[in-house]
Amino acid sequence: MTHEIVVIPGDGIGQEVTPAAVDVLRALDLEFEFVEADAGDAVAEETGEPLPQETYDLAATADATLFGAVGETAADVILPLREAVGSFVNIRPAKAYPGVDALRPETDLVFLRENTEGVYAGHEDRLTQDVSTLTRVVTESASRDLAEFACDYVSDDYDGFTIAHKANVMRETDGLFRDTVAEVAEENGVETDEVLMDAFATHVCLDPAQFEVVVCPNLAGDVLSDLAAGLVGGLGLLPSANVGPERALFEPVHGSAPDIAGEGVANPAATIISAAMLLEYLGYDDEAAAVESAVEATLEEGPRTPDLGGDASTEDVTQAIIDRL
Ligand SMILES: NC(=O)C1=CN([C@@H]2O[C@H](COP(=O)(O)OP(=O)(O)OC[C@H]3O[C@@H](n4cnc5c(N)ncnc54)[C@H](O)[C@@H]3O)[C@@H](O)[C@H]2O)C=CC1
Ligand SMILES: CC(C)CC(=O)C(=O)O
Repeated sequence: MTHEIVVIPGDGIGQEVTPAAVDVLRALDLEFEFVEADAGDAVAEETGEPLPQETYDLAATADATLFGAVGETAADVILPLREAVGSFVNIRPAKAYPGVDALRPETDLVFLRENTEGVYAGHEDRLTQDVSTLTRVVTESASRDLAEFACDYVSDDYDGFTIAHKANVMRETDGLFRDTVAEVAEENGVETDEVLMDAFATHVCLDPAQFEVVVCPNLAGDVLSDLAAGLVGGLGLLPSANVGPERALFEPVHGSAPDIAGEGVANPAATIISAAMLLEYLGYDDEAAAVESAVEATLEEGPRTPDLGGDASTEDVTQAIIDRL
């Protein structure tokens, strides 16, 4: 059966790391049909529209989508695309790799981030010259969907999960989130503990090994996973999967990195590991494991891009991964 994979490279280093991941997928010789689609700052400049309807429709109907990164139009592109695939959870693994200089080499955790609401679904208003406001949205149903996914996610390999929240201040919104997630876990016989997200930021820096799976609201998941990227060696290493009931979109956690775009030195690892998550999602478990271990071997033995202290190009690293497959 042929799978249609929509590929959206986007802007900046998205144009460099996305083709690298597609080259790795092509090297596996699976029955994939790649359909490239536009989105981002460059398209917006040309057409006035950062996310063409055609791109949205392709993502909404494809078996899976691989997304690179966009620039200033990120909120106008990636949020609707997550909605197009019906994604209610953003899975963000953050782990250190042998051979990579990491602040906390013992880090190996996974964020399960709520992916539809919080401040991302909020409405901002400028009420007066002095006052602006933001309405934050939390629903029992979205918290329940995330919690049910989390219970399923931990069922084989983990004892339970940690709920990170700030319900001591946001009593209604994060209170509803925390209570709903804890209730669903209890219904499913899954153990949980909880931590205030500000305290989590300290604990994860001092002792990341105490955390395995962390379930959190949308913005907290975004910020805390970037923090975890800092513990393991940088944003070039963090992949993610936006999963919905019927389809999914895979993307590195990083953005378009204008400071290095065009130099051909972006680390492709985050996007290639995202592609491995795509393979696993489509049921190609052996191929996913092969890609992951080729990435791991390359991170350990080189070549490495400058963000990891090396001097190799994106292309060199990608070719080394393909050679190891
Ligand atoms: N999902 C998306 O498309 C996202 C887009 N953005 C957009 O990206 C643009 C730049 O945002 P920043 O805050 O600078 O975040 P960024 O993630 O693009 O870059 C932060 C830092 O990490 C480095 N970095 C990121 N990915 C790397 C890689 N693969 N290899 C080596 N180094 C890497 C960059 O060089 C930079 O120093 C903004 O316009 C922002 O809106 C930001 C986050 C997510
Ligand atoms: C700019 C944002 C919409 C992208 C981002 O950082 C995220 O939510 O993952």
